[in-house]
Amino acid sequence: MICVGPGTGCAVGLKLLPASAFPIGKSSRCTLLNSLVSIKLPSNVSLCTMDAVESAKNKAASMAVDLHIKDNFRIGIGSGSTVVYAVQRLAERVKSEGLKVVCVPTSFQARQLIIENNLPLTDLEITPQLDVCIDGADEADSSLCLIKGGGGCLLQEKVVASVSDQFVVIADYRKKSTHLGEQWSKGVPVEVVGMAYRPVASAIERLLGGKAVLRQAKAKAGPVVTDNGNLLLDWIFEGRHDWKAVNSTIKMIPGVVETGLFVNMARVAYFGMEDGSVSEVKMD
Ligand SMILES: O=C[C@H](O)[C@H](O)[C@H](O)COP(=O)(O)O
Repeated sequence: MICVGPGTGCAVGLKLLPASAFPIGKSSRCTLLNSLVSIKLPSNVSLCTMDAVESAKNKAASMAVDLHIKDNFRIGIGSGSTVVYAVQRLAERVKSEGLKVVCVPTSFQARQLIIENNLPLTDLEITPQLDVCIDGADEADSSLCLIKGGGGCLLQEKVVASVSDQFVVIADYRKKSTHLGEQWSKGVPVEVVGMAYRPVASAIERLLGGKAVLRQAKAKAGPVVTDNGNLLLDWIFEGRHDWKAVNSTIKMIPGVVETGLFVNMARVAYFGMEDGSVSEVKMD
């Protein structure tokens, strides 16, 4: 997959089309692709492949696991596509170094990842306090205030992060912002009980402006249902906000279970960058 974009790499100039859109042979398609990618781009436009994004995720995740996981650690395992690389690296270290660890999942997906990688699975009933939690983010601002829940997993993620001595964020360069909303345009996820979604949406819009939209499923008719049996609103906001205050305001609305705003929780983040480096951001 190829995308062309201004700096951070969202598709703006090329529309992605299936191979069937080009009724020519595979080698001719490759020639066409090569001629497309050899077009000289203006200096403010970069060409990236999804491989670059995946490599950035992998580097950030591996560095976090190498720097923050020690023998006998109790580990919270976050959710999403970046965490996959962290779990793979953790499994490698467990095998090669004989580390003894236990893992608490933050979602159905995380639980499966732990099991598939033969890591010891536990839960907060057995292990209520953790040494570290490693998780992805949809966007992080310069003070490591996060938007999470783009994949619908915010509630268990916040609980697990809250009982961890260290909360370590891993992400690729597209998630690193100065202010929330710079790169992430899908809003702040809010988990709500089903019967309350309309009054909660109205209250958010009245109190904070913007638009709160019920998240619809892609491969199922109707809304996304979370791992906890709830629904999700995405609050599309405008402008800058005091995120601590916004989080409190939304949480006070009856029917809200949790928000995807993680304020003052992460102390360190690793961002895999476009140039292959990893940027470490630490809060004092
Ligand atoms: O609901 C999903 C979680 O909050 C993820 O951690 C977040 O969406 C980041 O996921 P990814 O690593 O796939 O960008």
